[in-house]
Amino acid sequence: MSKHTIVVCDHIHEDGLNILQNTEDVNYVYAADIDKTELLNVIKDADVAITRSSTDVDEKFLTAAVNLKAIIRAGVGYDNVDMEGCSKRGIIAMNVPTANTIAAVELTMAHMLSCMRKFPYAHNQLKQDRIWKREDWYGNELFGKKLGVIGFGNIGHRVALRAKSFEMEVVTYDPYIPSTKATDLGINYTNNFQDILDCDIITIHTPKNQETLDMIGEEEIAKMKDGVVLINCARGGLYNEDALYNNLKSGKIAMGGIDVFIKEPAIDHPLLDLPNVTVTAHLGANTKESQKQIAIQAAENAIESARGIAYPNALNLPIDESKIPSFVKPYIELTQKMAFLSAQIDKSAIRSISVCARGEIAEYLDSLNTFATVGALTVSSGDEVNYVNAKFWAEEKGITIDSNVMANNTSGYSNKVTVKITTEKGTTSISGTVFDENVQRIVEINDFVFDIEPKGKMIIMRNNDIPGVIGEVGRLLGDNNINIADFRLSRGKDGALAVILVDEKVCANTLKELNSLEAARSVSYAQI
Ligand SMILES: NC(=O)c1ccc[n+]([C@@H]2O[C@H](COP(=O)([O-])OP(=O)(O)OC[C@H]3O[C@@H](n4cnc5c(N)ncnc54)[C@H](O)[C@@H]3O)[C@@H](O)[C@H]2O)c1
Ligand SMILES: O=C(O)[C@H](O)COP(=O)(O)O
Repeated sequence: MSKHTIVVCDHIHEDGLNILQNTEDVNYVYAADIDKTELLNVIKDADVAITRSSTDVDEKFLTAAVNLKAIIRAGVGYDNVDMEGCSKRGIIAMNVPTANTIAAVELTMAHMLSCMRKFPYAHNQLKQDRIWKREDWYGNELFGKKLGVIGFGNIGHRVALRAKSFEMEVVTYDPYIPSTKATDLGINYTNNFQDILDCDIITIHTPKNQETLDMIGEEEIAKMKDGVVLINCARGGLYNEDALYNNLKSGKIAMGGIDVFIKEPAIDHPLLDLPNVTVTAHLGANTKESQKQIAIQAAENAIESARGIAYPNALNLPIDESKIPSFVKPYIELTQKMAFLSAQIDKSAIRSISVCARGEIAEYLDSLNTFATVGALTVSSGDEVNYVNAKFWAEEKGITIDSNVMANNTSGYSNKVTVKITTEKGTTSISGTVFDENVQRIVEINDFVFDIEPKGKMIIMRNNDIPGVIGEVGRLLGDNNINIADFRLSRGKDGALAVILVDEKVCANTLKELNSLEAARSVSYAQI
């Protein structure tokens, strides 16, 4: 039995490790305790890798991971995964998006309470210094304070709900949700960022990306109340770290509750020297409950993706399969086959791939286009091309890709897809449709009408429409021990096109002989 190698790059709960260890077709490698430079050596054998925030999936990692097909980020944030790098290589990246939500929510509440009551400092005074000085520790209450929640997703909305149970007034800013998602829960919604800056406490729960990096900097802090409290249990850098440090030092920000840093581990970070910061070492997801769930899901998803069965929570697929209705799937398959066939007819460097569709199917042109690109590129690049990297490969090869809705339809088919591929040798256009839900048919090749199942070995011969062609072709193939399974001929104004289905692969010499027949204009062999 061939085994799939799954490399675990960071610490995950033992329940996940046990699943990997007890799966017969998995060769499981535990690499969480090795140096990240040594990991580059281990990762070269991985079919699938499981990582957390301690492993950067960057250019170095991806260059080393020559066999990698999928990567599971055992957590939510994937800002340390080079998504474009994965896509270019056809690696499917997935995360485990909800298993640590509660853990992160509760740590946020802990930081909030900790900041208000200066909990760690009061704790240290008694425990470490053995001083009983109650007058040093007059804190503040959450009750009645205004909380601003930036990002109202899985974590943000639950933080807001918990804050409400502390009888806080809560307002959220998240331009990517309908306002009713908040207002239905009794949370105020704003699209004016100043409403957030006016709050007593601000907490952020967005992903880290170009838009959210440094979302709160000197300018925003200057607009806040004196004595504001800032919480960050999402990602280092969402609050500009220099601005955060300067304003905590000056007292403009009364307290900061910080779980995450731009550079981790953050053992020498200047924020650690300040007396008004409560810190944790990126522990947002660190509850036993959450880690157990994440590890189990990560292990199961790793196995499924290694087997090529499913890619749960995939982040870089150009197509969301769950949104594709079942009637579209055979068209997608057919489009890939037609492109594969087209690219074999005028086999040479591809210049352009164009998809044109009519009927309801035209709504799915983007998906059809992706699969046409896969089909066309597979001729020269084999299995290395998949629907994750096809677009990048085409770009790299300078291939133009376009798609459009068919303006008029004289064919009578309610749904029809045409794939046109131009190579250095010429242009081939193939059209197809689907009958009875899943009966795929090629109905045109270069304007010649056909009814062919897109399957098997075939000779495509463009010829002059003169007597005796079928006989001559039959004799020649017979002489070469090639059995004809079916012979389809379509006649047009300028000659004819024959599609000859054969049982055996046709070699270059036989094609040459066919090409030298008097009636032959061009002959190619293809296989679907
Ligand atoms: N400290 C930890 O250990 C820990 C644990 C879990 C998650 N996280 C971090 O928390 C982040 C949020 O997690 P989640 O599960 O709530 O994710 P989520 O995707 O459910 O929610 C993110 C929300 O942010 C919103 N958003 C995006 N851009 C925004 C912008 N410019 N302004 C305002 N809102 C914006 C989105 O619309 C979404 O509603 C993750 O991306 C991750 O980085 C940290
Ligand atoms: O994005 C996340 O899920 C959290 O930051 C947790 O990261 P971790 O898996 O490294 O704890």
